[in-house]
Amino acid sequence: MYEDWKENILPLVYLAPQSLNPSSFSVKEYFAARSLIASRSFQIDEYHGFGMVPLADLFNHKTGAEDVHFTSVSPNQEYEDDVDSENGDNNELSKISSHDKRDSTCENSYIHSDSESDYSSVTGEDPMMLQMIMVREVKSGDEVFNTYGSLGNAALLHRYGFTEANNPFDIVNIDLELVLKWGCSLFSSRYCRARLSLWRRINISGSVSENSEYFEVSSDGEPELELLTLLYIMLLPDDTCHKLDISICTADKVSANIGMILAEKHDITWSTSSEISKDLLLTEKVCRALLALADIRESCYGSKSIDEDVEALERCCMTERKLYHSLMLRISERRILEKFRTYATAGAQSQTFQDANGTSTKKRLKKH
Ligand SMILES: C[S@@+](CC[C@H](N)C(=O)[O-])C[C@H]1O[C@@H](n2cnc3c(N)ncnc32)[C@H](O)[C@@H]1O
Repeated sequence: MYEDWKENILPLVYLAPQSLNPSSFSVKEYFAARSLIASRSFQIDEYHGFGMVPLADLFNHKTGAEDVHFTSVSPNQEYEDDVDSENGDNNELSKISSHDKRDSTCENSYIHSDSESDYSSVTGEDPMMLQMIMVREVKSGDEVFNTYGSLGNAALLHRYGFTEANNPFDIVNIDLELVLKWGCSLFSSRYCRARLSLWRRINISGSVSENSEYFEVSSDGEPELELLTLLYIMLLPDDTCHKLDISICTADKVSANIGMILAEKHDITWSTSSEISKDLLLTEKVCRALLALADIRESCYGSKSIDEDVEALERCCMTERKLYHSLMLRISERRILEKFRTYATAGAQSQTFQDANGTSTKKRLKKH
């Protein structure tokens, strides 16, 4: 952003120092203007990129309880496409293009309802239009809300500058770097790198990008499967790890390999249509690793306890917006970390119980 300012704004101020007051065009002013626009602009489509959409940016956000809903419609279309997506972000109006059931390659812009608009006149395709539909009764004088998507507090704060109490889409991220910090407290960094590389080659769900740098913990404290797999691999004995390494080199379906190791260990049947269940990965050692990770993640908040944060939030008045929302984010993340600890403790206790009773877990690999 600083580079953008230097490249695009600074030369303007040099060119016309008499008419442009430099203090109104400082980096600080530029950042403020950019965040105002970024929190109100919409991605229209690939052709037009981002743009302001008159009236569509009128509404404040409410999670899961919108009063007004945005829908895309073509004048010649009998059905309507929802602009939002289940896990998405309402700022992506381009979703209407990819949702177009007639032609998935169509990239009309309904914002330009004028048939002479640049793009549709070039392509000859129907312009699309945005409809804002009231989906709830709103009493006269009450605020009308839209939803910007299923966003956690960190995303809401980062993109729009506010948070919501009790946000069900809240998550906590655990950076890969923190996992490696934990790993290096027990093993050599060479060992950690080798295990990490093995984990990257397994890529259980197929959905984790090679460059994924963090893991999500959902609002109920449950970690992503990929984090459990990484910890499981980090903690595998050398001989099992070697076996896994060799089988990856030879197998067709890479994700089958850890499943086969789990199946062998737990005396259960593995088939190619099976899915790895989180329960199988929750060994006592993995659960202890989760608890250690919770401590490392918690230390990112400094020396103040969560109770002190809650007290500070109670004392904080709404005029101190930045303080209020940053405290809200800290508290909601720390509450998720508490649930994450409960999840790990329950997993460890269930393992201890099974070991004490000499029972096999007999947990099934899930069918697709
Ligand atoms: C698209 S605008 C919504 C209309 C807005 N009130 C405005 O100032 O233009 C988005 C901005 O409104 C504010 N906003 C939206 N929903 C909010 C909410 N639930 N709580 C607090 N601020 C909110 C945030 O500052 C956000 O960046």
